Amino acid sequence: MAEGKIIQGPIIHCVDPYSLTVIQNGFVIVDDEGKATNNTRSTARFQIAAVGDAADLHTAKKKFNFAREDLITLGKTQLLLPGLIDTHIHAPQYPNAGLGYDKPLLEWLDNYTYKLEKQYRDQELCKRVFDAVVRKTLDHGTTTACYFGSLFRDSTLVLASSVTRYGQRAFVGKINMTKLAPEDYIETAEKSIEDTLEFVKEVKDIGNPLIQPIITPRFALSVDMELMKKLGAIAKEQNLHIQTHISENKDEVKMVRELYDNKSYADVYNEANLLTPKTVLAHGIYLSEDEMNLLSKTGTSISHCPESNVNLGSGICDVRKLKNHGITLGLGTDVAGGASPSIITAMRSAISASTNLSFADENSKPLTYIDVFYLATLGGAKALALDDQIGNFQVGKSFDAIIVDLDVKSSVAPEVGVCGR
Ligand SMILES: Nc1nc2[nH]cnc2c(=O)[nH]1
Ligand SMILES: [Zn+2]
Repeated sequence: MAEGKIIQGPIIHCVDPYSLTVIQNGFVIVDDEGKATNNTRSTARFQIAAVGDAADLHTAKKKFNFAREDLITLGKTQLLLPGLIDTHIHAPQYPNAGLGYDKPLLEWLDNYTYKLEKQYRDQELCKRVFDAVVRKTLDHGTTTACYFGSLFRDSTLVLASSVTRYGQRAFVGKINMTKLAPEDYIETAEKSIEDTLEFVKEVKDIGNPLIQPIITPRFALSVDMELMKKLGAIAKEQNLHIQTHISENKDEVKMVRELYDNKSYADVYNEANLLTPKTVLAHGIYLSEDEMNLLSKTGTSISHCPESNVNLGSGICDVRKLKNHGITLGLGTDVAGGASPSIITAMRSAISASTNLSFADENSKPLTYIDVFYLATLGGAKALALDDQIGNFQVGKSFDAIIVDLDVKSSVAPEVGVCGR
């Protein structure tokens, strides 16, 4: 007979986009084997069997009749939230977090980023840094991350091992890059395809249902149309997710136009069949009306990375405008463009950036704490096309959750006892 667990206490999640559901004293029943609940949503263990108000717990429990069930009762200062989702983070850049913000994007890449990333031929460095990134993001409540690895296949495979070791859910991508970087940190187009195919196979062979390979052309300036088209075809054939950057910096946008017959950034990716419902693009600050409509039409998502946008002097992304065009959005730390590996910090930065926008434009309304909570949970899940599995406590999804304790000693927030809350 199946076994389960019950978590009882305050529950906060988004049942619907951009709105908050709070159950003051609630419960979640988790089916440990994922068998008793007989749903088709997910084949994973630890499925959500029931959610509700504690007053209805007795009735709900009887329905499942578990042979054994562990009861976890949250303390007075604890809250149950969905696991946080980082839709855009560069694992190899972690040692540079907080460094080198004196230069805009293209110079930052040349002066700091490529110099660091090319060191990941060293497998020892890979293991040390990737273990640290995964542990650190988990410590900050990121149960799902969408990672850029490095150019190197074996190095990026080490990242997949670290993710497996610590039990995070993740997309892991080997970067494709044939130009605009140092000679010893680019690859030929042939090698790029060969290594990508091999990498995809190797990640699948790990057999970890929490990890998926993701097609990762760095950005339109790092590759050419022919290679992008081949990558788009691989993604289509193997039904893979895609990640890259778009419209982050004005000089970058200008260079893309110059390089691709005056086409818009989004048109370039669209021509290569890279815009799909499984594609997440980081930034999207300078998108035109037509580009936003194209992203919406193709179901392409944007990862909003507010801290990075300030650190690299890129600009402020108008999240409401993207949302109003029907674009799905999640949040990204974009480490090391962003200094913090925390999605909670990204939530604060998103509010801060949108508030700054509203100072300059009285018609612009800042994002609310509900908006950013949504972006960090269900929005992120939708942006990564994982919302059939995670993002909230809907019955049938995987139980992917964090407990936030408001009275942790090392917290930056005042201790509950001190404030009498
Ligand atoms: N923020 C950021 N933007 C990019 N565009 C191309 N590569 C990068 C990168 O590593 N970080
Ligand atoms: Zn990035």
